[in-house]
Amino acid sequence: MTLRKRLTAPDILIAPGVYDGLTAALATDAGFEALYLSGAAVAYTRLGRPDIGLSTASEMTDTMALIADRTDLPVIMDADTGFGNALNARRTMQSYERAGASALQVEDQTYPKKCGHLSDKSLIKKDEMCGKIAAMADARRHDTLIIARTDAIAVEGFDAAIDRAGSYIDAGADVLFIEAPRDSSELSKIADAFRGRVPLLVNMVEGGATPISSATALQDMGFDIVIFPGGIVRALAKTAEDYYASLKKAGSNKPFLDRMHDFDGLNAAIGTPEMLAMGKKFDGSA
Ligand SMILES: C[C@](O)(C(=O)O)[C@H](CC(=O)O)C(=O)O
Repeated sequence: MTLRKRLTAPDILIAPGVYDGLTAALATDAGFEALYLSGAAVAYTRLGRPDIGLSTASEMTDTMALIADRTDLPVIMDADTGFGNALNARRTMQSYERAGASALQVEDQTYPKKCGHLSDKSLIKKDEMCGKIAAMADARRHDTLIIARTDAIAVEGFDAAIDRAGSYIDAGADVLFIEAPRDSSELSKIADAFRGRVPLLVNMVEGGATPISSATALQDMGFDIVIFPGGIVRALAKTAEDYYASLKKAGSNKPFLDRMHDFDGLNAAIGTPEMLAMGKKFDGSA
């Protein structure tokens, strides 16, 4: 089922953040219907750096291609600002589509951008953003959704964010993402302003500007997609810190064994038996 079709269903689509083949495989096996390839998660894991526009479009497309080899689920892909002007955004649509994305999220921050939950963001003009959206729509060759994100709440205020979002629909956005609403009243106002016009995406960042709500509560408010972009990295980073500290202290992996997969456990999680069986099927030995 295409992502566009799935968004006509009444229940909210939950898209967990992924950033490589392993996280894509594990999220797929957990039963999700779509994945979110988070630019923040790629910056955190591949660069060990913040989400401030350091990672490149090529790093993102490389990552997308690896993920597409590992899962058949539709992937919503973070295109940041489109990596430049409208022509760059156009090219980003072409390369992300080729890599296997089902939706591109593009935002109206200046370049380089920042995580939506950091302070001191700045925006491009509304018309420039509309041009980027139109350029991306012009470049697409498949039914790839354009998710227009505005970071205006923290910069120009709530009303300006609603105004920008309306213009982004007129420019051709398929889905709206109003970043970092600050309370449940702002969440409800967003849903009320756009319900029935285009699907709405909401972002749950642990410790970010938006209060954490359950997917069901967000669905009841009127949201259609919820992403949990960086949660997996926060979970793994905490585990990794604990693991390294334990290994350093004990000089042994024994104290941590009950908190990790053993050899067979990891192989089961990544499908080693199935891959080896497949190899036998094709190596002429069967
Ligand atoms: C959605 C987001 O753009 C991302 O890169 O995943 C980030 C998430 C994060 O920084 O945790 C965002 O700007 O909200």
